[in-house]
Amino acid sequence: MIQTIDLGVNIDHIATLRNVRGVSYPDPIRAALEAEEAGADLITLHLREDRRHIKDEDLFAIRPLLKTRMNLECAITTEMLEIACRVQPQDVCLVPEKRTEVTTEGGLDVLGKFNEVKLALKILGEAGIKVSLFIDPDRGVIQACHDLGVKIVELHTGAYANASGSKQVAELQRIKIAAAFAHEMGIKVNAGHGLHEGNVWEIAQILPIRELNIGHALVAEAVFKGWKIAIQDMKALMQAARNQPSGSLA
Ligand SMILES: CC(=O)[C@@H](O)[C@H](O)COP(=O)(O)O
Ligand SMILES: NCC(=O)COP(=O)(O)O
Repeated sequence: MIQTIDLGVNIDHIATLRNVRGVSYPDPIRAALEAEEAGADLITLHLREDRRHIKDEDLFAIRPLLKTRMNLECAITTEMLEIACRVQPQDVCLVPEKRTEVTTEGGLDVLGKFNEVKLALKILGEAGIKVSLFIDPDRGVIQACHDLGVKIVELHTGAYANASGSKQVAELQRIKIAAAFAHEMGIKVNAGHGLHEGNVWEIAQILPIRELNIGHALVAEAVFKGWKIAIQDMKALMQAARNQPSGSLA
């Protein structure tokens, strides 16, 4: 049986483009709805504490219009948990945040923030929201997720995406091993960050990975071939890779 893989379209950088001019376009609502028309399986968006791209009003406007599901990425703060409970996305992905970073640099420090994560899981779980943790592909972190009863993780693919040659092969191997271990532990495995048409194939081939969240590269491709085509091409590429799984950890 052919296994499918979901594409979560991240619309953060549509909002980055809008905000850089302080105007109302490109409109993240239009981006989300057209992404769904193009085949997105979910819409991902990150409400950063500094509101550098997505803003609170975007969340509230987009949430009731989606036909698929909303995956809200946010830091573990009282403010963000409160907003998430009001917006009621289907999914929340808890991510680490540093005010000075250009983009999300690493995964959540699940061991160091064990009690904070535990409380966030409780608050969001009681609000009926599915929670994933954005983590590095690391066995110890996955074990801590399992100990916390986490049902979904998103493996940070940034180190793989930024590497080349033998370093990239090693990063890919880390992701394969982590995905297999999480799957063995009964955890659903998603992945994302820095993925584009040139590096997504090997990640989409990893069978335990069920969903990829991709944003920046789709916005970049859209400049040249249009938003819907960029999404359709990415989906087709991911599914073609999925139809030829890598099969082993070697
Ligand atoms: C957590 C994550 O990987 C995404 O939210 C992505 O990082 C979005 O863009 P920025 O990190 O550039 O805000
Ligand atoms: N969680 C990763 C994500 O949503 C998209 O990251 P990127 O493709 O914008 O790097």
